[in-house]
Formats: sequence, C-alpha cells, structure tokens
Amino acid sequence: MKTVHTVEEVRAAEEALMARLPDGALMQRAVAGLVTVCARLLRESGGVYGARVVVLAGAGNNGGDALWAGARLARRGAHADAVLLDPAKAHAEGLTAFRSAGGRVVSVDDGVGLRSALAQADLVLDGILGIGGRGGLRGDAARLAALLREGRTAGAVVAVDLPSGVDPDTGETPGDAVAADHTVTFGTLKAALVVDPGAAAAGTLHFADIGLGPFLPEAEMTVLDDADVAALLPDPGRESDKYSRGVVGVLAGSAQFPGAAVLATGGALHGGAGMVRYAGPDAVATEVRERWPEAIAGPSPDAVGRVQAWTIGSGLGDGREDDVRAALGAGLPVLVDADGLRWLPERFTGPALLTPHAGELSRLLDVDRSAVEARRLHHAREAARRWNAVVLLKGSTTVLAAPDGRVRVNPTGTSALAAAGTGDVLAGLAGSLLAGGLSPLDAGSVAAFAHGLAGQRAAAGSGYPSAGDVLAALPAVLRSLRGPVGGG
Ligand SMILES: NC(=O)C1=CN([C@@H]2O[C@H](COP(=O)(O)OP(=O)(O)OC[C@H]3O[C@@H](n4cnc5c(N)ncnc54)[C@H](O)[C@@H]3O)[C@@H](O)[C@H]2O)[C@@H](O)CC1
Ligand SMILES: Nc1ncnc2c1ncn2[C@@H]1O[C@H](COP(=O)(O)OP(=O)(O)O)[C@@H](O)[C@H]1O
Ligand SMILES: [K+]
Repeated sequence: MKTVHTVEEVRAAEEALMARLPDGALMQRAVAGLVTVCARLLRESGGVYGARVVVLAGAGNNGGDALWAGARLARRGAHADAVLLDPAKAHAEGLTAFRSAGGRVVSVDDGVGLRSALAQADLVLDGILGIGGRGGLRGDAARLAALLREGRTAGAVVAVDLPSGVDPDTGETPGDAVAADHTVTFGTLKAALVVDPGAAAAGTLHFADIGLGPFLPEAEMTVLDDADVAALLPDPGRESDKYSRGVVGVLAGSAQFPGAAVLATGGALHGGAGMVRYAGPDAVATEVRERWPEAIAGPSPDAVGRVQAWTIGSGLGDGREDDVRAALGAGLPVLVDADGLRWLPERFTGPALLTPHAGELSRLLDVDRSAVEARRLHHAREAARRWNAVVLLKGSTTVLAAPDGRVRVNPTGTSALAAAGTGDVLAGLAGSLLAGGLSPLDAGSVAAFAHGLAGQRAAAGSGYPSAGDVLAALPAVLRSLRGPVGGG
C-alpha cells in the first residue's frame, strides 16, 4: 500500500526528523535521491558528463534542492544553468554550492539566454515550488511553465517533489503549472501526485526515501497495490456454499439499454458472489439469461428473492423509481450507479457505494462538470459527507472518498476504459464484492483496481477494447491477483 500525506503531516514529520539530524542533512538526503534519478535519466540520453542541465529555482527549499542537485551534476561534468525566480531570496547554501561547482546563473529577464538554455537542455529541474506552493504559478514562473509546455526544451522535465503550480493536498491546478515528464518526490506521496489534473502533470513518479516514515501518522489517503487487493478479495472456504459466498441483486438495464443489464450481471458473476439475481423487464431478463444462464432473473427486486447486496442503476432509464426505492429500502449494502443516482435518499443509514462519473456527480451536486473535473477530490469528499456514502468518482484517476475522511486513489486506470459499458461492468463487479462482505470502500477500491487491470489487459489484446473485452479479461486478472479459487 502506498500512503499519501498532507503538507501539514509532512512538515511535522520533517521537523521531528530534523531535530535528530545535523543541519541540512535532510535536504542532502532529498538531493541524493533527486540526483540519482537525474543521473539515470541523463545516462539514458548519453551521460552526465557534458550534459546540459537547467535549474529553475524558486525562493524556497524546493529551489534549494534543485540548486544542490544542479551543483552535484555540475561536479560530475554537466553544464548547469540556473534561473532564479527571486534572486534575492534564492536558497543561499544551494546557490553557493551551485556557483562553486561551475554553475551559471541566467537572468529570468534574459529572454535570449533563457530560450537558448532551454533549447539545449538535456534535463530541466523544476524547483520553482514544492509543498510550500499555494495557488497557481504567476509572473515569471508562469512564463517558464508556458515555455516548457510549448516544447521549448527537448530535455526531460524533472519536477522536484511535485510539479510546481499543482496544489499539494488536492491535485488541483488553480492556474499555470509545470507539466513534468518525471517527478522525484520525498518521504511520502502527496495528493498532487496521484489525483488528476496534478497526477497527469507529474509524469512518471520516483520515490526518494528520506527517512520520514517513522514520523508520519497513519495516512487517510492510500493507494492499494496488488498484495492489498489480493488480501481483500473474498476467499471461499471449504464450507462455503453459493449462499454463504453472498448473493448479489442486479437492478439494471432497460428496453433502451439492455446491454447494461448483461454487462453488470457479467461483472457481478465474476466478482466472487455465489449467485446473481437479476431484476428487470422480461425482454431484458431474457437477454441476460441467454448470455448468462447461471443468473436467476425476475421482474422486480421483490420477486427475485433474497440477496445480500444490490447493484442499482446502470442503464436503468426512466420510470423505475419504485424498483429503486424497493431495493434501497431493503436495508442491505447497496451500490448506486448511473440512473439510480437520480433517486437517492436524503442520507444513507447503511453501507452504500455511489459510482458517478463527473457528469453525474456534477448533477448531484449542482455544479459544472468542469468544476468536478478540476476538483475531483473536493467534490467526491463533499458528496460522501452529504449522502453518508462512499463515493467512487470515475474518470482519469478514479478516487474513492468515504464519509469518515478516508480516501483511496486507484492506480490502475487506463484511458482504454473510456468506452461505453465499462462502468456497468465495474458496477456489477463492485456489487458482487459488497455481497461477499466487503465494506463499500474496500469493494469499490478492489473493483476499480481489478477493472483497471482488465482494461489494460484488454487493451493489450485488442486495438480498442469494448466493455465486453474488459469483462472477458476480468477472470484472468482476478486469477492472477488472488490465485485460483478453492486453492487449486
Ligand atoms: N524542510 C526540509 O528540511 C526539507 C524540505 N525539502 C524541500 O522543501 C520543499 C518545501 O520548501 P518550502 O517550505 O521552502 O516551500 P517551497 O519551496 O515550496 O516554496 C515556498 C515559497 O514560495 C512562495 N510561494 C508559495 N506559493 C507561491 C506561488 N503560487 N507563486 C509564487 N510564490 C509562491 C512562498 O511564499 C515561499 O516563499 C519541499 O517541497 C522539498 O522540495 C526537502 O529538501 C526535504 C527536506
Ligand atoms: N480518461 C480515462 N482514463 C481512465 N479511465 C477512464 C477514463 N474515462 C473513463 N474511464 C473509466 O471508464 C469507465 C466508464 O464508466 P462510465 O462513465 O460509467 O461509462 P458507462 O456508463 O458507459 O459504462 C469508468 O470505470 C471510468 O473510470
Ligand atoms: K517543484
């Protein structure tokens, strides 16, 4: 599991650690991690000796890291230029080290010198702002970010700690921000690196351990890995039967969207529940049974028999309010997706998982879709608090927010999933895990993880995978995560 900490938590941990170390030692640890990555990148493009490095240095310690790294690369034979955003406040020791290693300072007002340095650079270090950054980049910093975005350098852009201009605790980009190819981050992850649009601006992540671990509190925000997911996936025991593994009800699909019923039922059948009961109109139920003879079908939630959890809403269309209310009123764990989100109760009192995309969440919260995309974490958290439910906000980086403040960010997403019907597969899969006894936060994050891997696998096997391809890839993904069911 990867942990994500807030600026406040990082600062407290740094203080506690620094009190035990000689002055400047912590920064040198960060610089060592940074230089290791930069040297590796430069070696891939011809070597450190003779390479051209441009350091963009702001007034804080982030600029200090970048100047020290520039100095170390210069000592190994690189030509290093530094652009100081605020020369009077530049990190004094870092700048002295940079100059004495032969580094040259280029004035931010020297347009020709600046463009020429960037054009020739093999590597650009973004040390404009780190965890002290607030608000978007302005003035000269914004101008530098724009030059990089315009492709004025062919060199790799390496962000120090996080891309400058991205809000550290939310991943929001309130104004201009640097778009990096790589980010070397120190001590722990920050939300800026895992939640879009920040995550996209961070490029490839590299982690430099500076020894903060023992001083950091338990993280509210986490990113699951394969082992976490394997441990969470339900494991039928010797005594299990189809009922004890959990029965999931699927209230999805309509004459207009019968495919949603088929895909959600398929997702549910592969998520570990012992049985799937489909509730919907006869014509749709017939299609579901034709594709999935193992599913049991009936016309309404009341008619299909007992379940341990409901997946509600994918492709449901209009006129199904009574059915939705019946399923929601059963007092069972529920997953509510798509059209089901139109009939939410004021607040949930039992386990609930909502799975909106940005458009659906924007309607729920009555804000613009673009506002949701720009502030994904904020809006997911707000909806989680308002409905007392776990909110899984789908999209480029899927985030899950729980009403108690916990957040999980899914690391496996792929744009290959941006195809009609993949959300229905996810809804079925997560509902199945709910029926298997997982909490809404676990069910949602395990489902998103496996679903993302299935998207990747489907994309590897087909040009542009369909939702059916993603569903077909699920069994192998789950098999590789948890091993064969039944211990075979
Ligand atoms: N504290 C430590 O010992 C360590 C700090 N480290 C580095 O230090 C960084 C944090 O350093 P700082 O706390 O000095 O903060 P930053 O270097 O992130 O920048 C803070 C400065 O930028 C200004 N500023 C904030 N937002 C701005 C904006 N939008 N436009 C223009 N100026 C803005 C602030 O007024 C302040 O002067 C970390 O990200 C990391 O890179 C590492 O060296 C590890 C050790
Ligand atoms: N750009 C993207 N990058 C990664 N995943 C995406 C992207 N766009 C959509 N997805 C994923 O694709 C799925 C689409 O679900 P949804 O929007 O509900 O579509 P549908 O209702 O047609 O199934 C979700 O899992 C979502 O997270
Ligand atoms: K930075």
